[in-house]
Amino acid sequence: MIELQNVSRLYRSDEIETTALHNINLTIRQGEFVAIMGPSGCGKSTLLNTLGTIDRPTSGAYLFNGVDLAKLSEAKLAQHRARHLGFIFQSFNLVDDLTIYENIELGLLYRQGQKGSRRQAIETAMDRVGIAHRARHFPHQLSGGQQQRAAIARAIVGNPDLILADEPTGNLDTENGAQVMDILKGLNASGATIIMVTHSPSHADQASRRVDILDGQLVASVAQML
Ligand SMILES: Nc1ncnc2c1ncn2[C@@H]1O[C@H](COP(=O)(O)OP(=O)(O)OP(=O)(O)O)[C@@H](O)[C@H]1O
Repeated sequence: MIELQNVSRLYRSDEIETTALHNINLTIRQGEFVAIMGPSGCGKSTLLNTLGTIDRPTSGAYLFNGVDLAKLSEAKLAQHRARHLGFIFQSFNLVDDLTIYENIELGLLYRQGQKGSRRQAIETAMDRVGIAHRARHFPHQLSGGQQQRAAIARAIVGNPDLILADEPTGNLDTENGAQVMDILKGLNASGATIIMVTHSPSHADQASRRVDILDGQLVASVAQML
């Protein structure tokens, strides 16, 4: 599904040049659940943003189902994201003055579809994460765990085949973190490929593969027995 070939990402400011990613080679097959680990500042978010086409490699190729995304225009990348990707963030990133239902609807913004089928998709996504009873609430009326589950519903409402999660359990207590992991494993079992950055060894252990990054370089990629 995904192939990164010698991907590097440099950040240049006036006098400083930072190599956030250095010659990353990584292949991810459809249906994998990959955990990315590494110390703060090693390049994990840059790697996830590159996989999400929010960031572009400075050099190297990013093949997605055989297409080199590094060569696509912004408009084509927006289409690619709408069709294939779902994003989950550490800080949920819900819009404060929209209801939970409306927040989840944002996940369908760039997708076609009749009103009835959109409502159906939103209700299915809410049921999947157990948040349907909070549809008319606003984010601040929900607990952190509920907010993250709503954010997951927004990420999956368009049925993405790749879910990118940046420390999805980072702001949650143990119980809510475990719930989020169970939802992610369920989504993976129904076919979604998942790539998750995490600082939690116990959450990384639940993935089918663990990738370690150090100073912008991929230092290990290990399949895990589940
Ligand atoms: N926009 C930017 N401009 C300049 N340097 C940047 C930028 N974004 C990231 N960097 C640098 O690139 C390196 C990798 O950053 P990145 O955010 O990917 O690390 P990370 O592993 O996700 O860290 P953390 O675990 O703390 O979130 C860091 O040295 C960071 O300072």
